[in-house]
Amino acid sequence: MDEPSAAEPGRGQPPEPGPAGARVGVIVTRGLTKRYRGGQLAVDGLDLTVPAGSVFGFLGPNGSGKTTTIRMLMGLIEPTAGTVRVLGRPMPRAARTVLPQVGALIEGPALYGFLSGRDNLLRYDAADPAADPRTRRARVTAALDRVGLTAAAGKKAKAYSLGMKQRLGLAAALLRPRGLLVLDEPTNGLDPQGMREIRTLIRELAADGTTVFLSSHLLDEIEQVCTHAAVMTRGRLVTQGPVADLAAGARDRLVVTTPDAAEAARVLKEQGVGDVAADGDRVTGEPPARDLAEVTAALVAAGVRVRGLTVERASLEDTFVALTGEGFDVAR
Ligand SMILES: Nc1ncnc2c1ncn2[C@@H]1O[C@H](COP(=O)(O)OP(=O)(O)OP(=O)(O)O)[C@@H](O)[C@H]1O
Repeated sequence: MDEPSAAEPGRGQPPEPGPAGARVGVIVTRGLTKRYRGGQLAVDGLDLTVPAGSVFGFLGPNGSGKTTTIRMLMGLIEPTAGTVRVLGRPMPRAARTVLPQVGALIEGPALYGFLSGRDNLLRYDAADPAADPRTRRARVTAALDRVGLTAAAGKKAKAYSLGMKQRLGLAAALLRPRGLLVLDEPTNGLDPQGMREIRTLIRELAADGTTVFLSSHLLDEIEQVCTHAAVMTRGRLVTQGPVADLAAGARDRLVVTTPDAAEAARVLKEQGVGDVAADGDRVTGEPPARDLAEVTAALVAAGVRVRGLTVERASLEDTFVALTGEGFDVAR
């Protein structure tokens, strides 16, 4: 762990009200590029716009440049070329004013295992020179409550599950009001229960008006929690926009399950179904414009024993695989 991962300490600057530019795009990059010293082009001409109030999923296979981008957004590394604006201000130049308004959870929370959850937060808060010590306990109590850790607040952090540790990291990021939360793979390494906890929390934070930018290599996660998404491959952005629009880019499929696949394929073609393909007991094709009841009746009339007939909705996965030509881990 090489970065302070939870709340960036405030460095003496009170949070400013977001400038007007922030309302358009909370994060805006133009031509953002990073070439590492060894010559590796990790990020290549990125034009990213994260709308205010969105839960923005930043998606891509391993090594596609997500972490490098996040490090540039947070002013942790200098771009080779291009610009970054966060909350309307240029980064890394305005880091001192911007970062106190940004809660970040990058590469897992840095916690003291021998301290309780509450004491960890008290330490984080004490590291923020802008935080009033008189209201510290109240702030910590509110943050613990926000992430559902009140009951476990007195337990040592080393006894926390990974999901609880992530929630404690989020609590640290929430000790002061934030216009933006940046979360790098927030559910990485969590069990399904832990994943659910974090996703629920992200939705709640978004409902409270915080813009959330999260990286993930889990399509499923993006579909479940994000309003918007961008997809990276090999350092380049292949698409960005509302999740609903991205998923609509891929086509639905008619799927007939039957032991009589060859005969079913013949009947479907006869019924005007395009692009018919049979694989084992699954026969698929383009969904026809006509009533599916008629298609079903035609299959049955031809003696096809139909086990199932359905239209499978195209998933975000279909869209992204089509766009990137790469497979993703799809954790279910
Ligand atoms: N400090 C570095 N020096 C040189 N090359 C690096 C450095 N950090 C990352 N890279 C390379 O840059 C590319 C992008 O890496 P990056 O970590 O940004 O991808 P990522 O999408 O976050 O991947 P992951 O999902 O595995 O974290 C990779 O080829 C990686 O090997």
